[in-house]
Amino acid sequence: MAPDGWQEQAQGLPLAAGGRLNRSDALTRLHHGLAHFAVENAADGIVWLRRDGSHEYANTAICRMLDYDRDDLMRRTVYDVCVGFTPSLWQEHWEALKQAGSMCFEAELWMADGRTLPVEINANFLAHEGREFNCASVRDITERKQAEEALNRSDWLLRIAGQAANIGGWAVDLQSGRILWSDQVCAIHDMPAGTTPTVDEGISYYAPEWREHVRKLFDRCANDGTPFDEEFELNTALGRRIWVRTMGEAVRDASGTITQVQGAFQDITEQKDVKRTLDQSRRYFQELADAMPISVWVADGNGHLFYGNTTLMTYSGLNRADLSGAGWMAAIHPDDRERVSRAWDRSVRTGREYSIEFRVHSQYDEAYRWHLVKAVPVRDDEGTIVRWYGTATDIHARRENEEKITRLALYDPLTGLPNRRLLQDRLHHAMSAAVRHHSGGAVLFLDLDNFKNLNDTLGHDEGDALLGEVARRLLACLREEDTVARFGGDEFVIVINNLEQAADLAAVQAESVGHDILATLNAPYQLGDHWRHITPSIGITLLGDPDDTVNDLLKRADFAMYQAKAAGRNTLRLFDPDMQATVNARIELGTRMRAALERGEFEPYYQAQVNAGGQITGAEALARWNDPEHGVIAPAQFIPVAEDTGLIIDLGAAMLEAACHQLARWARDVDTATLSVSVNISAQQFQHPDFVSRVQTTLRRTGAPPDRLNLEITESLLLHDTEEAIHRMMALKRHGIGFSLDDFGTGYSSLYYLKRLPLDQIKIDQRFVRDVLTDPNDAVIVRTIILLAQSLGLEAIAEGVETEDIHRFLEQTGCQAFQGYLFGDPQPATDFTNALRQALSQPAP
Ligand SMILES: Nc1nc2c(ncn2[C@@H]2O[C@@H]3COP(=O)(O)O[C@H]4[C@@H](O)[C@H](n5cnc6c(=O)[nH]c(N)nc65)O[C@@H]4COP(=O)(O)O[C@H]3[C@H]2O)c(=O)[nH]1
Repeated sequence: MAPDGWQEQAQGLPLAAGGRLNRSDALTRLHHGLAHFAVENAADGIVWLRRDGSHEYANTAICRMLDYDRDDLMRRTVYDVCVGFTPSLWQEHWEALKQAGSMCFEAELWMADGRTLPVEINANFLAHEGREFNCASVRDITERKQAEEALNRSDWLLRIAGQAANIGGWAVDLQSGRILWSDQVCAIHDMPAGTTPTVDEGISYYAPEWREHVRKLFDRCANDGTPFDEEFELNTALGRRIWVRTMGEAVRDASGTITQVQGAFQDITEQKDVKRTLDQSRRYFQELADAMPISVWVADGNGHLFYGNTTLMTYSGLNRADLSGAGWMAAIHPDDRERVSRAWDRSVRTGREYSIEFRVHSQYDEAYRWHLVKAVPVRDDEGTIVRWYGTATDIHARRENEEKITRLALYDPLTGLPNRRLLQDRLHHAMSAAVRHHSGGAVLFLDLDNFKNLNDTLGHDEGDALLGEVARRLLACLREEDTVARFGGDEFVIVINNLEQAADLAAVQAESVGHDILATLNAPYQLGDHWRHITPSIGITLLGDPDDTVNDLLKRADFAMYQAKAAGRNTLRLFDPDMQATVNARIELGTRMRAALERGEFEPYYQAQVNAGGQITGAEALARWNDPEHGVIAPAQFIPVAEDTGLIIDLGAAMLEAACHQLARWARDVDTATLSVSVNISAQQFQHPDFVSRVQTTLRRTGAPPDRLNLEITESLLLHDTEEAIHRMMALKRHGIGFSLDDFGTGYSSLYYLKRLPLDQIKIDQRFVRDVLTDPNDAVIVRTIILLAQSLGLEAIAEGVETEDIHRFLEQTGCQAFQGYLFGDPQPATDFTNALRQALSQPAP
């Protein structure tokens, strides 16, 4: 059955429209109608074109294809529709078509909106009743073109990729035994494109040592289909030695028979070089890092360790797995871990360099050693930290040295106890802690009784051993939070913390500790083969007054210690208000003395010294304070305070100056020209660095004759630095100045020193002189001293000679010089001179 509407549609068919069909023949009409219907509704576009390029007919499909309505299209020519056709070209095309009858070609047509459409045109030449037509069917080939384009593009990409990666394909037809190489494979072999070598030829390119292996791989693949993918060295046709990667697999036909072996082939020389360089630098880094004597490590941007060199791993005994997480913490001293972890987290968070010292466990000696650990961040282009490079350097020796230096600076080398400096610091802390914690505390000042005597008798080694043992016993008596320090030679200071805040309770506690110490130190000491005995005197003062200074406390404890000594030794005394009153009085006296010194209220009195013939040979200058309020004050009251406050240096200088002036005056007078003057020199004054030059300057300024100046020194002055003392004495001795050793017999002079000192005179202390007639011991001592002086070629002078009987005894014993009330009291210079003149003017009895 014919479709509906075919009759109307048949009217538009060119031939029907031409009216040349046999209208009477219905069947023919039917055929025509159907043909027209088919043409009109064909999927392809159909156009009939005349020789002049105009349209005879255009079906619906072509109108839809080009987006024209039919009338519009019919009005247009082939030049308007077909891209590239000009009238002359069209004529050429027409003639060619006429000649060929039909042609198939691709073209582009203009669409109504100006776009172009790729089409395939099937043109047929039709001549009918004297008219000629180009009947063309037009097919939209957009999709095909796009597919072709995509194919071309991927083909191109594949080629480019192949070239870039230097990779190509190959296939061996097992039948022919020839290899088909892709162009890229040919190029890799330095062979022209299209080369198809035999399998043997192909294998012959491989380096000789690889050929057998390649052959085996190929044969196995060809025989049982085992694929391969390996790297080989190969010599190209131009003799280049390169590295290639050859991959092969078997291809089977429908029956499963292997017909072909094919694969890919890649020049990997460059990768190999890069890899070799990379491997090499990795190896260099590894070797370098492992050869370094310091530990080297690397962490990621989050601070997780992932690499440690051999030094680190073997030193710490860690393994690689320990590095991740916080495993490495195990190698750090437990006391340092928190500090280390906090610092590392901070660095990772802030990106700031890491530098810290801590102790790392060494598996060699199972000990912790100090390390300086540093790390620097490495950032990417965006500034994000991607890695941390770290080092750990063993600084144990340095730390030990530092500790040693600290120990030397703050600890006493003999006993290992804190020294005076550290004590002051500890005491300061104890004072603040007591205020802060509302607690009490105490300072104990301990001095060993007669230690110097023992030290001189036993020798210094035993003395040192004794001090060491005392230190150990003291430590054993105290708690860890307390401090025992060596304050000086045989002086120790103990700071006790955390006592009751109430003073009376704290005093009881401190005294209890003091008694423990007394008992402990009283136990005999075994030194070498001998048992020795020594006792301490202890002074105690309490912490608690916020206005106290460290010095106040030490002075109070020291003062109390002297009270303990005065009370008979081997006992303790607590500093009490009466002592405070004495201390206050001494402080006040010090202040007054300072002012008095500035006002020149000190004056030397002179006490005569006579020889065996009773003639006055000189005088000792003895300081007096002419206090306008209290009258003349004797040295016993102010010399100890002057020693305590350091004023003794200025006072001594003033006395020396005055005595030298007097000496110069006497030297100018014939009656007194031969007089000498003895001046007392305190230890502090003597030890002053400028002492020698000050004496010389004083002599120069005053014009006093040096050979008439006699300096009286005490043994305490020699205890500090005997060699230096001898050196200074020698220096002054060279100027003619004489030396007298005062209070001889009361100290601990060793005969060894006595022999070496440039002395002229030994002064026999008045304590022996006083009872020389009643105390046989004193008599023996005095005799011994006189003998000793004689044997050393020194003059012995007895002081404190009050009676004729004593004078006679001394004379008979061999003493040649005397001083004492028997010959005159200390007097002001004028009185002394007047008395001397008067004595001279009187006729001899
Ligand atoms: N019982 C008794 N005593 C007698 C007799 N004859 C003299 N004296 C006293 O004995 C002391 C002798 O002086 P010293 O042993 O050097 O002892 C001196 C000396 O160590 C010290 N001193 C005095 N002036 C100075 C000075 O300018 N510088 C220093 N560093 N010390 C001084 O003060 C000490 C005491 O001096 P002074 O009170 O003047 O006491 C003097 C003197 O007055 C006597 O027959 N019987």
